Amino acid sequence: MDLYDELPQSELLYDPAFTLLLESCEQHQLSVVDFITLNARELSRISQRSITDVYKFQQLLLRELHLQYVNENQPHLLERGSEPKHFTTGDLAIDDILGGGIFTKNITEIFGESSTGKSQFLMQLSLSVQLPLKMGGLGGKCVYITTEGDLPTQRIEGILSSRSEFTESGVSQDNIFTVSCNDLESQEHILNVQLPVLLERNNSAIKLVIIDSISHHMRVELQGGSVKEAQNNRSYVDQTAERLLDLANKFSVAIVVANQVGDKPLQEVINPYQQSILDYEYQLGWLVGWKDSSIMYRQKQSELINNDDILSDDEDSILIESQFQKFLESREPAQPNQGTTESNKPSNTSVNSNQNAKSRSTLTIQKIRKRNIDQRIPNLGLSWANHVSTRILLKKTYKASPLIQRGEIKFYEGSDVAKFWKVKRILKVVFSTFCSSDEITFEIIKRGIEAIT
Ligand SMILES: Nc1ncnc2c1ncn2[C@@H]1O[C@H](COP(=O)(O)OP(=O)(O)OP(=O)(O)O)[C@@H](O)[C@H]1O
Repeated sequence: MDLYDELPQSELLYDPAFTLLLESCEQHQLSVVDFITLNARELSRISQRSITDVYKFQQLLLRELHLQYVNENQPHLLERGSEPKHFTTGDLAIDDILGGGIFTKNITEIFGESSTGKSQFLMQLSLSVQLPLKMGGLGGKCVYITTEGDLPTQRIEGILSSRSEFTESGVSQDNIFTVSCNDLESQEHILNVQLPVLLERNNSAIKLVIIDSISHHMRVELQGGSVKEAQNNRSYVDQTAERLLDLANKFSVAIVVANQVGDKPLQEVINPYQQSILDYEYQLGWLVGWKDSSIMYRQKQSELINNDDILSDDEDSILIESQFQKFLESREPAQPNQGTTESNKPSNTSVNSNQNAKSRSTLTIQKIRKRNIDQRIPNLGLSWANHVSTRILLKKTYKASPLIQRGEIKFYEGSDVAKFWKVKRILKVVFSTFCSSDEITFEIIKRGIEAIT
């Protein structure tokens, strides 16, 4: 029977009194529409179940349909005192740039490439929400839905045990409900059926719902296809977001999701003057947190004489390049065009050093010449983004290592160019209802995510 498709939250699905009737309906291909259009006698004849059972089921079903499609669609006044509340991320500087922290009754999205710290951030939130009100938490429990394997409880334990403010306030993994879904169908069932029931049963104790990640199954199962399919997919994403927002409002919970990224390859702009600033393509860069230089490059590339200059916002590349050139010059033989003779041949150490230097030169120059153009965008597109109130980008870039900054390249003996670079992690608020766009650098340590101020 198609009861689950039509009314996924129906209590009749799980009522043992109707298990046999539902099985008969399935067997005799009776649908919800049949229960609306046929009378109980006819239904009883087709399903071969007692008329009393059929009549009872039919009345309950009609009442549920009425509630869903008639009553719930009536306009209603907002309840008083229903403003969103916020809780700490566990780091005051990050709270500050988020306008106070993470907000209930809203969807917050954290997106970024692999290994940028999305899961680490989410795990930290699953603990910080439990802190008491006076410490910036909501004293609430958390539901953690994973789509890529089980919850990494050891990593959560690592954060928990290294923060005394957590352990001394009774923050515990016991307050985290966790469930993992392996495909889109189980994700749907969890979001549409299990989650609302869990929120209802826990009577306001749950304050945070995490989904890591919302796009993992969707991007695989909702890919491409015809225009019609693409339209259906957009509408599916829209409905999913709408339902999550309803839950966030109804149960006063914060919904925080991770979203993965896909590619938006660079397309040549033939005539930048024909672009309207209202075009989605034109505005995309701001919606997805690209650097200003990338946005300008993408929009105006045909106009620029030396295209790459605009992307040279990477001063550290220039610093490394100049230091490396000086280093190479200091090592070059006096007459590089002449063949090396036995008499002027440098010592073995120097030869190796020169060879290393040359191999380093090639590697480094490749790296430095690479001007970065942002081309990653979060999955799920505009219909999803319209429901998100705070979008946070986590990204990993590189800056000159202390070796370069201290001008000590001459002491470096190896040939690994990675030693010239140091990871720099950035948390960027791309847009938010609660604060203006801003960014901050952070590090991932055992305690979790901490801003570098
Ligand atoms: N205890 C720790 N100390 C330092 N760094 C850590 C620690 N635990 C994890 N990391 C770092 O965190 C990063 C992984 O973060 P995380 O798993 O949150 O990424 P992600 O954005 O969720 O990636 P994916 O999309 O692949 O799941 C790795 O670079 C790892 O080195």
